[in-house]
Amino acid sequence: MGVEVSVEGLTKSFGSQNIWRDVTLTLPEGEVSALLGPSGTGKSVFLKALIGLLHPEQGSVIVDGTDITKCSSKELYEIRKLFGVLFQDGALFGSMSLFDNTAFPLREHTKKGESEIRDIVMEKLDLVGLADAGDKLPGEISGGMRKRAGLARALVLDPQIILCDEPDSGLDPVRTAYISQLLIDINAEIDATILIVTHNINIARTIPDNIGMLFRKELVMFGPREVLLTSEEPAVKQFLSGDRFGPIGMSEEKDDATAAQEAQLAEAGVSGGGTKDDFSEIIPQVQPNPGMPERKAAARHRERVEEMLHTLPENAQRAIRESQQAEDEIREERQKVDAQNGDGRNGSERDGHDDQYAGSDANTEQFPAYRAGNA
Ligand SMILES: Nc1ncnc2c1ncn2[C@@H]1O[C@H](COP(=O)(O)OP(=O)(O)OP(=O)(O)O)[C@@H](O)[C@H]1O
Repeated sequence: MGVEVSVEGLTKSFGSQNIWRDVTLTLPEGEVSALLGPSGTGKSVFLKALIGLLHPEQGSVIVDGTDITKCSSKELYEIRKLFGVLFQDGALFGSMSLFDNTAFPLREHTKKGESEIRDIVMEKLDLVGLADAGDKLPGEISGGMRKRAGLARALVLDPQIILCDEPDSGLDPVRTAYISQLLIDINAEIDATILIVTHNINIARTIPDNIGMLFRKELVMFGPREVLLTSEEPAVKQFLSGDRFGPIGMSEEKDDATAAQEAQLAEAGVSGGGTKDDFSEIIPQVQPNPGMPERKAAARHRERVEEMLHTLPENAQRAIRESQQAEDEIREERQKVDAQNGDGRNGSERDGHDDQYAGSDANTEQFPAYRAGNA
């Protein structure tokens, strides 16, 4: 079961360089959230502040009732066990096999014996489709496999909060879709609170319940995904469409003269390179694979959103209604597939982990890339 992470008035600087200030947001328990923002806006710094690796000058980060910015190092050590972190490059030890990399947190943080460690490690490697690759070294496998190994390691202590720093970096679009699906399935299985830092617009559009964006040293917004995706905020629109024209520049903010020149170019029909996608057309959120339990957080998210709905902009309200309807339809279809497959374990009937990516022959056919361990 995930825990809520509540950030209040958080400010972080390195020397005289302020990274962000007065960041306030709550990662609701068990929900999946994404944090977007141009390069260098301090997204990775934010993740590190959440686990107490960096120390903000002001504000609080409350995890499971403890303010980790002020607690003792002993308390922090305990709180950190609630977290599983997937670092950008998987952060694997190059000289250790995937098995030993995955076992590392268990050997470091628990008194479990080697046979129990073996069971847990194999279960997690199996979950990410790497059961056959335990003896490989990180240098011998693909980037996608390293990501999944990093995820297996992030999962071994049964985290209640999972932080993922750019889970898509270095992956092709198909492997990105697999790892995104895996995160949703894991969320369905263990109800962990998840925060994904990403530049990937497809992930932002289809995976999280909530999205936030850091820009100009501040959190521009944080809330139900439809709010950001339908936002009229110029920086948000520019970021989503990946356009040169707009307030986000190559390094710092644009000056007025450059902005005026761009406006002229745009007026004359010159492209800023961005997609013309209509992001207010909400794509339904990715659902757990057939045979997986329902995401418990989905119902809680919906309840929360209902309560705040009247406070949201009208186009966000409309988008929320539409995506709720679409998701209900998809859920019904999914249940039909489960029924056809004779899988009576859907929803609350099931608990605990399962070998969704590796178990039966049917699953083997359904997730061939994972079985082959070649993604
Ligand atoms: N330990 C540190 N000491 C000094 N400056 C740091 C440190 N860590 C990060 N920074 C600075 O903080 C800023 C934000 O870095 P961060 O990596 O969090 O950005 P980001 O939004 O994650 O970027 P990207 O999307 O490119 O990964 C950068 O200017 C970086 O140089």
